[in-house]
Amino acid sequence: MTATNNIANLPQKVSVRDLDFFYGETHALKSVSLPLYTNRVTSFIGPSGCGKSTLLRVLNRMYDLYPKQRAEGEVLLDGENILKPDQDLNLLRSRVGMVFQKPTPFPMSIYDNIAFGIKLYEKVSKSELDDRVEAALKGAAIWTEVKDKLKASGLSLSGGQQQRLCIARTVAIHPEVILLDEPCSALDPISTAKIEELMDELKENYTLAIVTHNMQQAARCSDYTAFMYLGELIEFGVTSHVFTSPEKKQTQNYITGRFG
Ligand SMILES: Nc1ncnc2c1ncn2[C@@H]1O[C@H](COP(=O)(O)OP(=O)(O)OP(=O)(O)O)[C@@H](O)[C@H]1O
Repeated sequence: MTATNNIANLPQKVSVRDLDFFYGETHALKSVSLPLYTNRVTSFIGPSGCGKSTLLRVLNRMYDLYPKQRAEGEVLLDGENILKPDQDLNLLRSRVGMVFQKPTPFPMSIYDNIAFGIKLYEKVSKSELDDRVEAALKGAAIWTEVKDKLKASGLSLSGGQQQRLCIARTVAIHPEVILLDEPCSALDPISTAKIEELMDELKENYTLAIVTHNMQQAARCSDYTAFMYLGELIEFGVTSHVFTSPEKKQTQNYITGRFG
């Protein structure tokens, strides 16, 4: 792996070290090491099947639900290895939130979509809950659109609004890291622009990682970019540098559309 230029000496919220991942016999991640810098956006790019989503799923141990899947190596969150067998998974998932490709609101009211997660993790009074719901919806830049219809179903919103509702749901439980797996792939350009603006705001308070197939999106909204190929991390660096002067031929071929 090449670490492209100007890697700042920033604090690392997450440090992935020599990570291997297996789906049964399939070796999907091969000795991957990289940081997620605190309060920065890191994008993961690479051709289909290179392991981007797998890497994200390791960061909050989503794979734990499946007995044949296993990770080896270390993923340090604030210096502590979250792959250790006695890791509290509920606690981990409250610290590392995830937003999926397809908006997945719960079939309940807009208010309850947000309140549900908060109540799962904390005991709060009704007025505090109201405040938290409002703050989360504001944080995900959807408050003005939904404030007069909080009792309406989350499913009644447009796709772009649903995705921001899902981001609000994640933000509501005050995570530290937010993982976004192709969050805009089902959205129109206007909703996509809103999510990208939102990411820029969110990074003031959170550390973000985004998987995207959209090169312009990676270039626009991330500070660091990781290029993966066939389960390996090929190049990691400052986004502007990776896109203008990649160190590796494979990276250059990919970002110029010669493969993938
Ligand atoms: N549930 C699974 N069981 C077995 N193999 C899997 C499973 N999920 C993914 N894989 C394999 O792991 C590798 C990495 O897949 P992954 O979904 O992480 O790639 P990706 O880069 O996110 O792809 P895409 O861009 O198409 O979403 C691929 O070879 C894939 O076939």
